[in-house]
Amino acid sequence: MCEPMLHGENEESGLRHYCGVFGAVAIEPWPTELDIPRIITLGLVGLQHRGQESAGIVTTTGEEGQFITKKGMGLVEQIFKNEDMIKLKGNLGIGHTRYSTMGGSELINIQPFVVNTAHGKIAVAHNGEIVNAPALRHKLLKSGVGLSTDSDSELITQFLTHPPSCGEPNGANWINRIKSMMEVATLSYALLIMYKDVIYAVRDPFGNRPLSIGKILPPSFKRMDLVPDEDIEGFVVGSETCSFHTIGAKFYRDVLPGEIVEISKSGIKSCGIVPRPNGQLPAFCIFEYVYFARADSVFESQMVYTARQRCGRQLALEAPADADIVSTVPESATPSAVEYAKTVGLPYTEIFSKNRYIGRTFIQPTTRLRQLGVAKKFGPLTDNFDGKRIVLIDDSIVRGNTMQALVKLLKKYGAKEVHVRVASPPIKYPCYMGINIPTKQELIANRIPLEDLPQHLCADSVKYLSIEGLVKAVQEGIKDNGQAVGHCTACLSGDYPVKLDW
Ligand SMILES: O=P(O)(O)OC[C@H]1O[C@H](OP(=O)(O)OP(=O)(O)O)[C@H](O)[C@@H]1O
Ligand SMILES: NC(=O)CC[C@H](N)C(=O)O
Ligand code: SF4
Ligand SMILES: [Mg+2]
Repeated sequence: MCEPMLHGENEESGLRHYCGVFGAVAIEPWPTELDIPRIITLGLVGLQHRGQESAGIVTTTGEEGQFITKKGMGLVEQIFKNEDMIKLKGNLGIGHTRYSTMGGSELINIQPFVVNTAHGKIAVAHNGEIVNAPALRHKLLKSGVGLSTDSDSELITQFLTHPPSCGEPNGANWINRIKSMMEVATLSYALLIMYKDVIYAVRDPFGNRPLSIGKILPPSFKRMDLVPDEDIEGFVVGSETCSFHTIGAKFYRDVLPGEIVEISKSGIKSCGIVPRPNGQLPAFCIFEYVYFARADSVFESQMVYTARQRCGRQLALEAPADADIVSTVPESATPSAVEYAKTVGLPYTEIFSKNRYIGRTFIQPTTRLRQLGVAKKFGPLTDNFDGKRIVLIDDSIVRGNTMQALVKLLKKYGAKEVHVRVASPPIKYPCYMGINIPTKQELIANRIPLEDLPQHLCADSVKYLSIEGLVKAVQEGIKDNGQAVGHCTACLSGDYPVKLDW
């Protein structure tokens, strides 16, 4: 007998809370004919999966002091209307779509943050979480700077208004200001900083959060790689390259860990790299590959879809199962499931139809509906699995709500056996770098011993990918270009990129 749902009241699933940043700059001549506000809006729509609480856009013509801002709660499409597109007209701009990690989900914390400095306005968009924010906040307040929110992103913004300790004999030196900020805050951020006519794109020295640059091409181009440089219409920079497709931009390169890149109407210029303390390895969030990112995004020269396929292959090698079919928990587990099936030589068969429109808003109206739990997001394709032994692949198990509900559903509708295989290791530790992982007690890996998990999930067996297997599967596809490679696995291993002494 499998156990009753322990978390029937809590229908949340998965890991939550990461943000998307997106910026665009038109190349000369200015005023541009490019529709910068629409490009940024579409870019943010492409990043909507990274944050759905609120969004904001700040644009400028590039003249001193002229920043135009529009912010709102909700989805990108609900916030930015036609009339905003007219108001936001400009030559460059940055945008943000938010899941809050520090500072509540309310109007005052919506990004980009805009502040006046002694040299004019800056606008800042941030994905990540400043791990030593409490200490930095204390330092800043003690120095007499007032803060109007609890947001760590406002904190960074205020740090940038300070001249660096080496002084500024020739006026504001933004590169030195950014470097000074990076030295006191080493984790975690992908940042876009807009000042006058440039955008600085910055990744923390560990490269924990992703950030890539693309080129805007003429709509008539036939093959991306054949567009000559002189035909490029502008540049974009964003959290994921999937946001480039929507606007006809081509991926150019990643911002490197610790790098500051200046993007202006005349091109892209690297302004240096802030090194990691003690020569440590980078710590790019491995969960971007496992679950967060869209499958069509490219990180570290490889497509997320392909990395997920390799996780599926590795899982098949580590944890094969005796069964009739292999299937997926849609949607992010699908590449792993397809490859698992291929590797073990079993047919890949779809067994669920997922209703993407059941969001949190519709959840919990009555006890009866609540008891249906996560399962009401999925419809069983019964003809495909009746009487069969199924290997069911998911990319991750967090609270176990999804898996328990789905295995029960499959058994109810005639599955003979269900063998659960997970294409990432058990999640056991909190994340301090911008991902809201449930409390230790909520994580199923801390609540139920592995040997009791099949019974708890109603399954016939349960196996996870190993940490070594995941790291191998992800790193195998990264081309050697002389750059150091390293990934954060802290929520799986407890091994944090920086010592937790704050
Ligand atoms: O153990 P739980 O807490 O239930 O969470 C785990 C599930 O949550 C995520 O899926 P999600 O439904 O968020 O979306 P997806 O379509 O991207 O897979 C993840 O892919 C797992 O399926
Ligand atoms: N998820 C994120 O990256 C959030 C960024 C920032 N910490 C905020 O709460 O606004
Ligand atoms: S702890 Fe986990 S979720 Fe957080 S950055 Fe590291 S790998 Fe990503
Ligand atoms: Mg899922």
